[in-house]
Amino acid sequence: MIVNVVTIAGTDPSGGAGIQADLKAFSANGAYGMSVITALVAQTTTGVAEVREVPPEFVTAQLTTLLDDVRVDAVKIGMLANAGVIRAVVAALDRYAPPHVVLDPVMVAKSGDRLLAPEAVAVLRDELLPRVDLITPNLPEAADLLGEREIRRADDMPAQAERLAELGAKQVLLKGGHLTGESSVDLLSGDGVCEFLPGERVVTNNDHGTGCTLSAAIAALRPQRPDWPTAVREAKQYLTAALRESHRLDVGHGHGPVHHFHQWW
Ligand SMILES: Nc1ncnc2c1ncn2[C@@H]1O[C@H](COP(=O)(O)OP(=O)(O)OP(=O)(O)O)[C@@H](O)[C@H]1O
Ligand SMILES: Cc1ncc(CO)c(N)n1
Repeated sequence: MIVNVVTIAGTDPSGGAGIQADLKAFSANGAYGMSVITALVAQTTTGVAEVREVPPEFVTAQLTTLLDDVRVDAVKIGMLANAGVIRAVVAALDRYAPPHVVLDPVMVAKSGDRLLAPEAVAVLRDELLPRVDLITPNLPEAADLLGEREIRRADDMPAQAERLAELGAKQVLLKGGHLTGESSVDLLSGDGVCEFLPGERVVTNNDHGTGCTLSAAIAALRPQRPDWPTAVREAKQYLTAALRESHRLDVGHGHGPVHHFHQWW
């Protein structure tokens, strides 16, 4: 049976990040994809022009309508925009208790534009984070959640993942995409095990939506794999391949998207 996976996130008309990227990553990783939209974002490869946040009551309406009808095998949460939307998602998680919830704590776009109100960071940390199974912060997001300065060395990642786990996340995938160097290393920590996931650093300007793609691929794979480490390792391989294939795309003038491919022929 094909697994059903839902993304709760904002949009990207250029198809590189947010809902659009998530749905492509779900399909490419063997899942049936569904979506609940939290914000309409006028953005492209060059940045964000405008954001229209969906009223929290309508996020609730989308969630309850969907979850009353459809069995959901995993959830990926991305851009949440504000505290009201976060609380709508928290209420739905409490009511429906879906399995395998992945939170990408999206705060700022690659272009520097804010996608989460600064005052909502504490709500995300205190009310949502303890209710999810895996969080996937990049290094600036990890620092923001902990109220710390951003770390700059891979050696400091295990201790920081430990501090994030103390906030209530069962599994932490700390993404090292913002470190410089030959490899793009991430760290997975949970169930008392801490593992560096090495990754070849692909030289490309097409790195818009890498975080969305990774967390969506994890959510798609988790119900199809025996445990988190297996799903996360495979999702990271998928992302590296999608980055490697991105040179085949010609989309926009800024940070282009990765290529989600699933060749069936
Ligand atoms: N050039 C690259 N080559 C290989 N892997 C990369 C590269 N850039 C980022 N990654 C990987 O992509 C994933 C996302 O990392 P990053 O820290 O950039 O997340 P992010 O800032 O949340 O992404 P975004 O905001 O674009 O969605 C991580 O697994 C990271 O290691
Ligand atoms: C909707 C959305 N979510 C996440 C990101 C982060 O890349 C983005 N640019 N847009």
